[in-house]
Amino acid sequence: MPSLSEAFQDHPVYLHHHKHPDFNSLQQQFPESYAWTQPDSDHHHHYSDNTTTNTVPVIDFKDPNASNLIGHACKTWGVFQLVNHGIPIKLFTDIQTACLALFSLPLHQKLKAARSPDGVAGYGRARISSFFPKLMWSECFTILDSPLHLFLQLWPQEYAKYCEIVKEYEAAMKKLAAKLMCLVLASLGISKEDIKWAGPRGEFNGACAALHLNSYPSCPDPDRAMGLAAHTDSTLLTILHQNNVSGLQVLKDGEGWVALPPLAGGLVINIGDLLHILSNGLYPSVLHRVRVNRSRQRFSVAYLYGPPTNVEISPNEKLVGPGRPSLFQSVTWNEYLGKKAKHFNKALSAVRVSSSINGLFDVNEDQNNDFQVG
Ligand SMILES: O=C(O)CCC(=O)C(=O)O
Ligand SMILES: [Fe+2]
Repeated sequence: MPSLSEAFQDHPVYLHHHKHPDFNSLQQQFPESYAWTQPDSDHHHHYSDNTTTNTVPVIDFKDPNASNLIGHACKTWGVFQLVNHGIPIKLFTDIQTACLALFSLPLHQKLKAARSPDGVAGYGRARISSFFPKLMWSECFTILDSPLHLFLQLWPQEYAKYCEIVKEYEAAMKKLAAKLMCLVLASLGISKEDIKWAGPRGEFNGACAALHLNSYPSCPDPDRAMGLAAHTDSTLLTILHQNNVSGLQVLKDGEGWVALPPLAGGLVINIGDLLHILSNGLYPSVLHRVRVNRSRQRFSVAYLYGPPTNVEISPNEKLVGPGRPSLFQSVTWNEYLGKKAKHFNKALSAVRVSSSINGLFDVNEDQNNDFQVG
């Protein structure tokens, strides 16, 4: 089975050849290459945050009814915030300390751990950058497998401490993700016995995952900038921790962009493309983006969780039957990463069963890859 790192490498995306920005030196002037709208354009209107009072559900993991609540949130939003999940706060402060230490390093130091042109792990711009003509106001550090060789470059003295934090964080996320999988599947009427790789106790041991450490520096012209452009995750699910600075938004049908403000000790859980497929389209993989602000740096840590890279993912047979055709072809994560690299936000449509396209609405179908700010 290819490792996740090899799977990504098999399906490269090519970044524009801009030299990596030093955001410290961009605090005084705002380059046009980062401007997603014209000054005072009409787009500003669409671009501003939605004033909706509808908010993303907050779910208590200890609630006896958690599986139903999760099911409802997944169906209507594709995203929810989780509290009372049992992860010690110290793990969040530690990983946020690591983010601060990493992104505060001088650029020349960070570049020692720069992503190689065909690689995924390390420091650089978000991988999705290649699909957009404008640059994003963010920096990203991707961790696959062990960060040891990269952290040795960043912190020749202190690498061990940061490796340990990442290891603990990943272990905690892996456990939580397995529990979430069981609840999410249960909400669909699927048991762990229905998923071959779940293992006898639903520990999902073969799961693959990546960690994104994201930094969104303060920005002199936040209304025209974009921290991270609209995308869905190619995962089963993603578990995100954000520091206490807002910026994350999700697209809600009929509502527009809805902010997901940080909740102390809370985690954002969102459905990814593979769970959308597995649920036969019942649970939307939510489109999300990140806005920036003038005065405060935002950090987030995204745990991108998926199946073994060679396991076929297809609509579960319990969700397919008379009057409910299977909407998607079977696809491995490895193959899906190839579709994503080629079609980006239309990748889900690319794996739809062709006879199901007519007359059925795909949540991502109207999201084109073009530059769009709305
Ligand atoms: O920074 C965030 O809140 C979102 C990050 C994200 O969407 C990602 O890493 O895929
Ligand atoms: Fe994401």
